[in-house]
Amino acid sequence: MQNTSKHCQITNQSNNVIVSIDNPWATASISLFGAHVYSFIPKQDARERLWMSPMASLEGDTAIRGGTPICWPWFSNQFPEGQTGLPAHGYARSSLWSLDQISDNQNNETELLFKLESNGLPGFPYKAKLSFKVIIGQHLTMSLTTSNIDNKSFKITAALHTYFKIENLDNTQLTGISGTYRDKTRNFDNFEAPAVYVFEGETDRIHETRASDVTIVEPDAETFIKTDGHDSLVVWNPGAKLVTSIANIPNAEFKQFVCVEAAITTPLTIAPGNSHTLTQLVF
Ligand SMILES: O=P(O)(O)OC[C@H]1O[C@H](O)[C@H](O)[C@@H](O)[C@@H]1O
Repeated sequence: MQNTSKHCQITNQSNNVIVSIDNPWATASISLFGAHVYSFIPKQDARERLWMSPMASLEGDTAIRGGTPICWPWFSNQFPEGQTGLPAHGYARSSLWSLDQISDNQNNETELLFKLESNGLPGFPYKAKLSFKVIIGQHLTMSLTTSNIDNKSFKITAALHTYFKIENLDNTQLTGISGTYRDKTRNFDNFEAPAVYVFEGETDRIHETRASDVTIVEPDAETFIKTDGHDSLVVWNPGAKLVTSIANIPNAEFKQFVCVEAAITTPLTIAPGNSHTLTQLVF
């Protein structure tokens, strides 16, 4: 690993390694297990942007609940045709990645490059290289590049499944999402995105849109999200009932986060030698 950054600290934690950044723009924490960004606090307003479950494990034994899980090579349970019993959201969020490079750029932002290779996995029998570039600056920028290093084409779905920290879901709105969505809580039927996007109960929506700008609007704060390389934006909150069945989210916490995910939900074909990049930027 090449580390030329003046703003980075690396600590071992059980089967995991934690990378902490403190530069002129922001502080951030990233777990090597999952290449998982789980804290981003811009110094400009000292407000944490990412929600992290107080019950999340950083030991490198199980997927981290909160921050930005990387879903790959499939999103949710969109397993390759006819297959069952595969891990939800794929393998990337529960793999130990390697950290190839850390450096400070000319704007004093910190750039990190994480890598993972697949040489054939249950449900994904292909050779692929993943690189995940994270920039900690005024913005948090996360770019997941999938490269096909096999001699046949493969298909992926994927997501940067970010949990955003909010004060109270009851006082939170989204702007920037319109058109129809598929509702997982109602048989994947199509509905029109609400003109005033508020939250009432379990929300699990696939908005098939390439819209790039979404804002989480709260009474005293706005969080800006920009997305690229996606075909969908997924909006998820378990609501009061479903949260009771999720082991690593305290029941009372469901109003403290909303997931707005940069996603590929229509299988995307990547030909040998080609690559695709999915990006989410947060500030
Ligand atoms: O519990 P997880 O496997 O982390 O998934 C959490 C959620 O991820 C996505 O947002 C899906 O659309 C949801 O259906 C799922 O419940």
